[in-house]
Order: sequence, then C-alpha cells, then structure tokens
Amino acid sequence: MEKMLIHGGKKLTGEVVIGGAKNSTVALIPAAILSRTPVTLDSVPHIQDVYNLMAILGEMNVDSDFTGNILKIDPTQIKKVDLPSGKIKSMRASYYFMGAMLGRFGHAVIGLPGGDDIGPRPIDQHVKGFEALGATVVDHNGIFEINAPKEGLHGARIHLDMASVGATNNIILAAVTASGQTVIENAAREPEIIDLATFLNNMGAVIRGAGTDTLLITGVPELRAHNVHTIIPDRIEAGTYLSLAATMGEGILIKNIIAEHLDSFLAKLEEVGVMMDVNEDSIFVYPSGELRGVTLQTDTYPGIATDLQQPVTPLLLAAEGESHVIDVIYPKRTRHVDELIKMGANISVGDGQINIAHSDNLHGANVVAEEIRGGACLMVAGLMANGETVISKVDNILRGYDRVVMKLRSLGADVEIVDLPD
Ligand SMILES: CC(=O)N[C@H]1[C@@H](OP(=O)(O)OP(=O)(O)OC[C@H]2O[C@@H](n3ccc(=O)[nH]c3=O)[C@H](O)[C@@H]2O)O[C@H](CO)[C@@H](O)[C@@H]1O
Ligand SMILES: C=C(OP(=O)(O)O)C(=O)O
Repeated sequence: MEKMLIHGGKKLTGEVVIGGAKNSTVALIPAAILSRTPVTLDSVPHIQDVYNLMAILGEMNVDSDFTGNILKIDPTQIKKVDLPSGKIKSMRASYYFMGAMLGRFGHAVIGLPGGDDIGPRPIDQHVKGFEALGATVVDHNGIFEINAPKEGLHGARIHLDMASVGATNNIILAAVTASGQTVIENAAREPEIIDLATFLNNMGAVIRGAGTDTLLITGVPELRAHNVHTIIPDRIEAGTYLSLAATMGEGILIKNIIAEHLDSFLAKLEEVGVMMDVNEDSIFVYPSGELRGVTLQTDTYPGIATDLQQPVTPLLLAAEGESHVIDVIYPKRTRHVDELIKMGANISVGDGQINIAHSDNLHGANVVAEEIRGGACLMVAGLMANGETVISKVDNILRGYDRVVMKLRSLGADVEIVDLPD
C-alpha cells in the first residue's frame, strides 16, 4: 500500500506556490457539462479528485485533457448516462453532477459515497432545492434519481436551513437554465461559490449576488464557454502551508494567495504570535518566536474554515499554554486526535471541543490519515516530530493537496511516497 514516509525534525525554508482551489475545481468540472462548447480551465491542481472527475467525464463521453495546469473539457459529444456506481462514489463532490445533469438533461442518476469520515453529511438541502425547482427526487438506498417535470425546471424561492456550500452550488447548477428567476436565501458565501458563479456568468448565465447570502439567478436557455477560466488559489492549501511555515519554517514565502480569503485565519495566527508579511499575492512567514495557545472556533465564510482546524493543530501543539478548538460545522471532525496521541501529543476531546496542551517532544509513529485534513495535520506533525512517521491511507491527502511531496521536498523536507505492506 502507498504510504507517506517522513523523517521529521528538519527546519524548512524556501518558497511554495499554491495551486488552484480543490473546492472550486470539483464544482467547475461538473459545471463544464452545462456548456455547449469546449471549456478550458487554468490553474487546475494536480490532485486525485481531478483525475477521478476526468474518469467520470469519460463515462459520459466527455473528452478531457490535462496538460501542465490546463484542463480542456469537450462536452460537445456528451451522452446522457446514469452514474449509480464506479468512480462517482470516489468522492463527496460527485453530488455536483446532480445539479449539472439536471440542468443539462432534466435527469440524473447519481450514486453517492457511503460512510462518513468527518461526521454526518446529509444532502437534504440539495434535495429541497431541486424539489423547489420542480424536480422529483427518489433516494434508492444512496442512488439518487432526479427528474425534471416535462415542461422543465422553473425558478423558485429557496431558503436554505443552513448556509451549505454544496447545496448552494448544486442549486445554482440546476437553476441557471431553469425558466424564470430563482432566489437562494441564506446562501453560502465561500469564495469558491463566487468562482463558480463567475465561470457560469462568463458562459452566459445570469447569477447576481455571489459572495452574499442572497443569490438571484435568471434562467437562460443554454450556456457557451468562450474564455479560459483561471481557478482561484486554494485557501485551505495556503492555510496548511502557513501552519507548517509557522511551526517548522526558517523563513518561507507562500505565493499565489488571496489574503482576503484567509482574513479570519490570519488574524488567529497573529493571536498565536506568528510573524508574517502579508503582500498582494504572497505571504512571507518569519521563523517563529514565542507562540501562545488560543481558542479557535470554525464558522462558515468569512469565519475560520473547518478545513483548517486540523492542519493548524500542530502549530497549537507547539504553542505555550492551552488551546481549544471548537468545530461547529463538523463537531465530529476529530479523527486526527488519537493519531496525534500516538506521536506523543498532549491532546484530547471533551466538552464538545478539542483541548490541546503544549507538546514539545513529538516523536514519529505509524499513523492513519482517515480523511483529507486529518491527514494534512498528521503530515505537518510528522515534519515537526523527531524520527520516522509513516502515514497510511495517504490517498486521502493526495486527493486534495496539489503535488504535495514535490512542494514539501522543495522546502527541504524529507518526505516520500513509498509502497509498504499494511
Ligand atoms: C467540495 C467542497 O466544497 N467541500 C467543502 C464543503 O463541503 P459541503 O458542501 O459538503 O459542506 P456544507 O457546506 O454543505 O456543510 C455544512 C454543514 O451543513 C450540513 N448540511 C449540509 C447540506 C445539507 O443538505 N444538510 C446539512 O445538514 C453539513 O452536515 C455541515 O454540518 O463545505 C464544507 C464546509 O465548509 C467543507 O468542509 C468542505 O471541504
Ligand atoms: C471535507 C473536504 O472535502 P470534501 O467535501 O471533498 O470531502 C475538505 O476539503 O476538507
């Protein structure tokens, strides 16, 4: 089995360039099938999720070519196919094919991945949105069959019970070609939603209000791509390298960052005592001096992303005093805690929060990346720990971190992917 082998304890220096946002990319690729003309995406990250989405496109007779950072998608020969199993079950974001196929064909059969790795992830708000647009949705034990009425989808007013990123994007995908106007209230405001809306608007869609909590969508008959769309930088990848740089860096420049997307996280890093120069599209992180424990609570955007609470944990282990992490989005996102304890970390879960005490003697261990950000946390901890760390289920890291081994090695890390028995 492929594992990540780390010999930790080495100080790191140099520069790293952040890739395109995974959470934009996994929405933009399904969105491409709404176009009647070929689509070109730039700044596409080299991550397993992209390769899996390309395989799904292939099943729909949609050719794609990924060279350098450019992904070309040709949906002109697309075929309406049901996707109950296979690659579609390899990632959560497959659910975007529901909205995209509903918008393109008025019909979708999509199997969703089972098992929860960060706590419950219902899609009731996606379903509520599709139904409001006139569709019928039947759940055949995890395979969702969705059909538009004979006359096609119609605009509707939809109030989301929570500001769900996935539901907001999925409803956008279905509504852009519905007849009439759709209003999404309590919409998610994440930058990746603005990226999707920009991409669709450039193809002729009419979406107003992206980035606010109210979206107005006026349906158009069809979409056509004309321009290359450049994906926004991955703020979660950036936050992970910021945490690493503050923990183990001897001066690291992180390039291709939109600092505004990380505002609340950067403020928290400053509270910890991290010294940074925030420039127009890069951040330089100085070697850390004294670091202080803090209380960190996740929130929807512009709050601190749940996807950063695990990657920042090693930094909090390095800080003096106690830290507390409260994840209100995914309270059960704690699978990294037992693994960190194997490495000698003083960390526990209790009272609905993660309690972290200063741990200055982390040691290497055999640990498991049960999910993407838990895996990123173990990777940073492994780089910090003395001795050898072996991370299994490394595919969970590789599915969302662009060329991570190459990037870490360029900073001087001793890290490689190796084939080791379980
Ligand atoms: C591909 C992608 O973009 N993934 C991100 C997206 O996931 P995803 O879009 O799946 O997350 P949501 O924003 O939908 O989930 C937020 C919260 O709402 C709940 N909920 C959501 C939908 C629903 O129908 N019913 C419901 O109860 C979820 O259980 C969760 O507690 O946003 C999450 C929260 O920022 C991030 O951790 C993920 O990295
Ligand atoms: C949970 C995440 O991703 P996904 O929604 O793709 O599972 C994540 O990126 O942290």
